[in-house]
Amino acid sequence: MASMGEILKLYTKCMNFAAVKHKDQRRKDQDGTPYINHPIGVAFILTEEAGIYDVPVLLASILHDTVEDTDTTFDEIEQHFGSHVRKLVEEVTDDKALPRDVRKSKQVENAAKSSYEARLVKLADKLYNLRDLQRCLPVGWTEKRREEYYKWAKEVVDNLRGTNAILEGALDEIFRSEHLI
Ligand SMILES: Nc1nc2c(ncn2[C@@H]2O[C@H](COP(=O)(O)OP(=O)(O)O)[C@@H](OP(=O)(O)OP(=O)(O)O)[C@H]2O)c(=O)[nH]1
Ligand SMILES: [Mn+2]
Repeated sequence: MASMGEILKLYTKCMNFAAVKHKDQRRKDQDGTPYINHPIGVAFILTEEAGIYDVPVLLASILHDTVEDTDTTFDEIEQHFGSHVRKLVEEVTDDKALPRDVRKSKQVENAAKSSYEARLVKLADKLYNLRDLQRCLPVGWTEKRREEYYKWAKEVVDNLRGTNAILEGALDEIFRSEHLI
């Protein structure tokens, strides 16, 4: 069993790893918010709102966009955080080499096949991004694109249901406010 010190050490190493990897990346909002706010915010949704304290899930939530959006490799994730965390990050990583429409439909399909732990990360990721969309429209997005994102996100979430009532309840509140349910 890992001690509290060992867990805090690994968790802090993970936050530092993600911060370094995302250092030049910004969110798509007008203010150019640092990208790292997103993975940290996803982990914060899991602890603060969903009461999830599972260490591999929290590490995977912080790392969830490093391979997709930076030069990070799955081997590097495994080397620093072990094979379990690697597997979870693999489950939540889209292949950016694919065209967006293929990536988006694969995400709907893959949601249905994912593990319980990966589902938690996916639900919290969608919740963060949908709240962000309610806060402001990303630069260059039209209202129509925002609407399409909500509809697509609901298809993904519908394939993740039965995982966590708090996260699904918070997502449903957004879908209701967008008249999708
Ligand atoms: N709402 C919002 N999203 C932003 C912002 N800045 C960056 N993003 C990211 O943009 C992605 C959603 O935009 P899309 O156009 O649908 O996706 P794409 O960048 O992968 O093509 C999300 O990626 P993701 O986390 O990998 O999730 P996913 O939606 O791709 O599953 C989200 O984190 C922002 O200011 N607002
Ligand atoms: Mn994300």
